[in-house]
Amino acid sequence: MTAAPAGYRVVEVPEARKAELLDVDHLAFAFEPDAETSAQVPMTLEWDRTVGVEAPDGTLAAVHGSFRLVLPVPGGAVPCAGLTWVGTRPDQRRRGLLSTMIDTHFARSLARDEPVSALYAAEPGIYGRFGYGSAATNVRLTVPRGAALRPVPGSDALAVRFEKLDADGHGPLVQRVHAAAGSGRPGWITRDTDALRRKHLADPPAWRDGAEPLRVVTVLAGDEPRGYALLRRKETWTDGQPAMVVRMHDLAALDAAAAHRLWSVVLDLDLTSAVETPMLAPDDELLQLLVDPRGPRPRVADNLWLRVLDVRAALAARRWSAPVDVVLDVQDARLPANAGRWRVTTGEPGPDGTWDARVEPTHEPADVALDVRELGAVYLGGRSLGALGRAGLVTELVPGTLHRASAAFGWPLAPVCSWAF
Ligand SMILES: CC(=O)SCCNC(=O)CCNC(=O)[C@H](O)C(C)(C)COP(=O)(O)OP(=O)(O)OC[C@H]1O[C@@H](n2cnc3c(N)ncnc32)[C@H](O)[C@@H]1OP(=O)(O)O
Repeated sequence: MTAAPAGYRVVEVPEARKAELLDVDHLAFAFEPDAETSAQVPMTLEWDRTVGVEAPDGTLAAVHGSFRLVLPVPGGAVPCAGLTWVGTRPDQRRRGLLSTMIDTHFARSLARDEPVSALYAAEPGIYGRFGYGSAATNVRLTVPRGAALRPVPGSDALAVRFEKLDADGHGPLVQRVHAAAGSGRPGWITRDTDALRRKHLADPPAWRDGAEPLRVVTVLAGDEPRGYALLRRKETWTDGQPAMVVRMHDLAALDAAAAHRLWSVVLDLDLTSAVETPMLAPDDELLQLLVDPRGPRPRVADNLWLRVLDVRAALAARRWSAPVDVVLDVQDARLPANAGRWRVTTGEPGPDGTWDARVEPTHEPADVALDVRELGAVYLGGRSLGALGRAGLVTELVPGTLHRASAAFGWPLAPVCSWAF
């Protein structure tokens, strides 16, 4: 537990201190929204989950918030504290305020029965030291106009609408299709507050970088929406040639035919030369359908970071891809209740061919030793214990156990969260 530096104290930040909180946020993140943008973009923080550190003079020196999220995990879902808005004033850096806030965040999350915390890292070097593991990756592509896709039956029969986004009118469709499209995919967090939903569809001019307002492409079977894409184009002419790049903000499709139809339309818009995709799962349908997956120059980056706060509750909340009986020796310097040996034993397979597991503390000898950071990295099924073992980050104490444990932890769909929070 990191005590606050002498004279500093951890405080709840009520809405009455919103202006002070925004000051810290703007100084830390180097931006200052204009009045029009502030008026159009809702405040997403939940005030009973917003905490700061006061300097000795009573001003806010650092802040953070936590979203109440439901995190899809392999075969289930778990309450999750989404760490967000972390910022320390530039003149208060490197005196331990983030470390103090992390300990507060862990204690408050556990008190709310949230066995895991997730975040998007502003810089990837920050959170590993606190036991967050990089648990998912995403891919971005720049797809040339007209890139060929392998055919999908039924795609051509779907109708398409191309409209200006109307946040009130399209909001329910976007929310519904987004949630259903991610069914079964670990990490696919939905926006569950009105403020998060409205922010997703906010479109102040300052966010457009000279491009058009947001457009929405809807794919329909009859009257039923099967997919949508939010995008904008920026008028560009190079040597008299049209060369607009389509910037996709978000997309979701309910099945392969809808995904194929959406991409077919977006990859063939007049006056454009390429499409910049939003963050995609590394196994997204587009990557399976592209005839030339190399031309779009895939760029891979870390997506969700995950911290297991309560080993037993977190491991019991997910399902397993193979039967396993393994003793994990977990190190956790920050949350000692997690440290020690945990036996994970699967029971009978369910009708979907996956297993649940009993998770018990044990004094039996361990098969695999790992830090809680690596446990977070493999928790969503997107990284392999075996690969972490090869990198020297996980230790196999009994030969053969890492292979079996890797198979059990793995999952057929790669984890991803489609939006940064
Ligand atoms: C989930 C999110 O919200 S991500 C957003 C994170 N926020 C930002 O990037 C905004 C700009 N940066 C900041 O506000 C601050 O520099 C913060 C929040 C990243 C760090 O705050 P500080 O109060 O300076 O952190 P603190 O002093 O507690 O440092 C703790 C440790 O993290 C390390 N650390 C802090 N920031 C970074 C960084 N950006 N990269 C690598 N290491 C870092 C420190 O060196 C220190 O290491 P040590 O324990 O080995 O001594």
